Amino acid sequence: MDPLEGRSVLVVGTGLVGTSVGLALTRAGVDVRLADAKPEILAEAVRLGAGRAEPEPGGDGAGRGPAALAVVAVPPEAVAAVVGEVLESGRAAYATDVASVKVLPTTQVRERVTDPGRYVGSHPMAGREISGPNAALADLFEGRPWVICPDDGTHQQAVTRALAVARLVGAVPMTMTAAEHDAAVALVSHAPHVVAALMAGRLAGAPGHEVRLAGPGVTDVTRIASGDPELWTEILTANAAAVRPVLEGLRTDLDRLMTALESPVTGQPVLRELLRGGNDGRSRLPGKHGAAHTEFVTVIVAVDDRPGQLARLFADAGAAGVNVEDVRIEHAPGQPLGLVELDVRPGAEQELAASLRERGWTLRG
Ligand SMILES: NC(=O)C1=CN([C@@H]2O[C@H](COP(=O)(O)OP(=O)(O)OC[C@H]3O[C@@H](n4cnc5c(N)ncnc54)[C@H](O)[C@@H]3O)[C@@H](O)[C@H]2O)C=CC1
Ligand SMILES: O=C(O)C(=O)Cc1ccc(O)cc1
Repeated sequence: MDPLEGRSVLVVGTGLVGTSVGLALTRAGVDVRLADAKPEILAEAVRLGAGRAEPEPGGDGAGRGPAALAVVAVPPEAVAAVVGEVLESGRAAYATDVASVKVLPTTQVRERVTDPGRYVGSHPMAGREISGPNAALADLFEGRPWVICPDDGTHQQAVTRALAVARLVGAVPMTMTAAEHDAAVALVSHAPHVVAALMAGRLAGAPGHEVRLAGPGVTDVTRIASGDPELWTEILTANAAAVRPVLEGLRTDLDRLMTALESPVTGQPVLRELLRGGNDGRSRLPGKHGAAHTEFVTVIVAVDDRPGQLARLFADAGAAGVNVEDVRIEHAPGQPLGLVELDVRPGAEQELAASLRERGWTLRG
């Protein structure tokens, strides 16, 4: 049975997340109506194929009747007003949102909406550090968790429809309370964002000759610092109560580390302990598609800086019959070549290396 009953999904807010939802639902055969406060942003999402602009009320009648579900993909502080409007006006029968915090919108919807049970909060655990419809990807949610946060008053239909949307876009739905969600994302998303931003901020005023030496390590650590400061100010403000204890713990560790650095003799065991803690924490992170973490083996290939080389390398790796699990591309400093790191499952590396050598590639490492 189709939980959406063959009806439309309305996406309000056609930025990065909303347009990605629209693209994925459209690809899955769902009729998607789109709306955004900015007409030019809406037009761009339509042009990209994320759905059709929501017909004006009293228009030609195409798509008449409430959408099965509204997916509200606007900044956190705007969620409750938009959810209230789409439900009260009859634009949608039920509503969910995708905001990165859940206690704030859930509380505000309860205060403002006549029947708050028609709303269920949710959050796809996938995103990018760039915003707007042009950053959207149809497969953004593929294999990623999509948290759904019902409470005692939530109508089952709201949950069923939100679950259906999560599954249709390829995500892995999971249920928890809004408070549990906010505590979890404080640890795995919001505090990491602060750490990335503060570290990247250290680079802002640094002399050019220092920043020029930066490699993939600092780039990895600071990637998410490129996120939209307006959105992240809203996220951190809304989730301050859950983010603060994580940062308190970090401050304690940083203080211990600073003290250890003052004394080379007594300091080393503390440094070692803190660095080992980093190894332990990192090994708990899920691997690709949220699966159990797998250690991959890396095959490093030198690639000339010429058009078509990467395409040829990927074709040759494919011809070797080895599945490439992940890939990174780095430029070798001062040389007209790049280093392409191909991650494969342990045991597959010899086969891949031999096959690539046979096809004329130079391997490193
Ligand atoms: N950026 C990310 O990686 C992720 C963001 N989220 C959440 O998704 C939501 C949207 O974030 P993004 O797509 O990144 O932002 P975005 O800035 O790319 O898109 C937001 C869109 O909402 C529109 N909008 C704002 N107020 C509106 C209103 N009252 N009515 C209609 N449209 C309105 C804006 O014009 C804009 O096009 C946020 O709540 C965010 O917390 C969730 C997962 C990942
Ligand atoms: O880029 C990443 O790794 C992210 O973690 C992006 C992200 C940003 C905000 C969210 O609410 C969820 C995911």
